[in-house]
Amino acid sequence: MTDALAMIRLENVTKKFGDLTAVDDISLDIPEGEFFVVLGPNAAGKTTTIKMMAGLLRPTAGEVFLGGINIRENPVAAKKLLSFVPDFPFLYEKLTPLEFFDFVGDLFEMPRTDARAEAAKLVDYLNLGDYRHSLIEYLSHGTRQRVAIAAALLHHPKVFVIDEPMVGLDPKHARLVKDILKKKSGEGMTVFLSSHQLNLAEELADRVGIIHKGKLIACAHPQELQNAGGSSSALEEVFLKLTEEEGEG
Ligand SMILES: Nc1ncnc2c1ncn2[C@@H]1O[C@H](COP(=O)(O)OP(=O)(O)OP(=O)(O)O)[C@@H](O)[C@H]1O
Repeated sequence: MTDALAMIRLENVTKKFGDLTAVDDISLDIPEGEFFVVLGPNAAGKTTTIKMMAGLLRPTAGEVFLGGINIRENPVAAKKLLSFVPDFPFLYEKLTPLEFFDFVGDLFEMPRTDARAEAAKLVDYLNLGDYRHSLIEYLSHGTRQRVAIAAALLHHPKVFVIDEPMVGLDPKHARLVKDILKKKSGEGMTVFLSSHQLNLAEELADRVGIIHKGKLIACAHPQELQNAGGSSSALEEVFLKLTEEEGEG
C-alpha cells in the first residue's frame, strides 16, 4: 500500500471547541477499499473526526482529503465521492423509501433508470420490500436505519463513512448490513466505521484505530493489536488497557 492514493487522508487534524481539544493532531491515511473501524470511549472525539471528514465541521488546524481532493478547497467535488450515515440519520418523513431513493439519485445526478435499478437491488438485499411504499415517518428505528444505509449506498460512493451503524438493528439485519458493507469494501469502496462494538472491529476491520482524548493512540490490523496486548489478548483487553493507561495521565 506504500504509494497508493489514500482515499481518506487526515493531515494533522485538530478541532477545538473553546478550551476543549476534541481532536488533537490526528494524521491518518486510509487506502482505497480498506475497511477501517475506529473505536474509542465516550467523548473520545470519534464523531468530531467523522464530521470533519464529511465536511460538516471545519478543522481548527489540519486538512482532510477525500480521493486526493481537499475538502476545504473543493467541497463539492470531495463530497461527490462520499456517503455519510450519522448515528441518527435525517430522513424526509413524508416520503416513502422509494421516493427518497429517487430524491437521492437525483441529488447525485444519477439517470433515473440506474437509480431505480440500484434501489431495487438494495431494497431486496436490505429486506425493505414490505416498507418501500410506507411513509418513512411510520417506520421503526431499525428499518429507517436500513433505508438510510440503502440511500447512502445508492450512488456507488467511493468513500462510505458511518457512525455507529448497528444501533437499533436486530441481529438478522445487523448481519445484512455487515455483509453488504464488507462486500462493497471488497469491491473497492473505502469504509470508515465508528463503533463501540469491539467484536465488529474483530470481524470486519482491515485496520482498527483507537481514539482516546482526541488522539489516535493505536492503529493496526486487529490481530496486530491483539498481539501487542500479549499472546492471545482479546481486543477488548487491549482496548481497556490502552484507554486506561492514557486515562489519568
Ligand atoms: N459542538 C460542540 N461544542 C462543544 N463541544 C463539543 C461539540 N461537539 C463535541 N464536543 C465535545 O467534544 C468531545 C468529543 O465528542 P465526540 O462527539 O467527538 O465524541 P465521541 O468519541 O463520538 O463520543 P461517543 O462515543 O460518546 O459518541 C466531547 O467532550 C464533546 O462534549
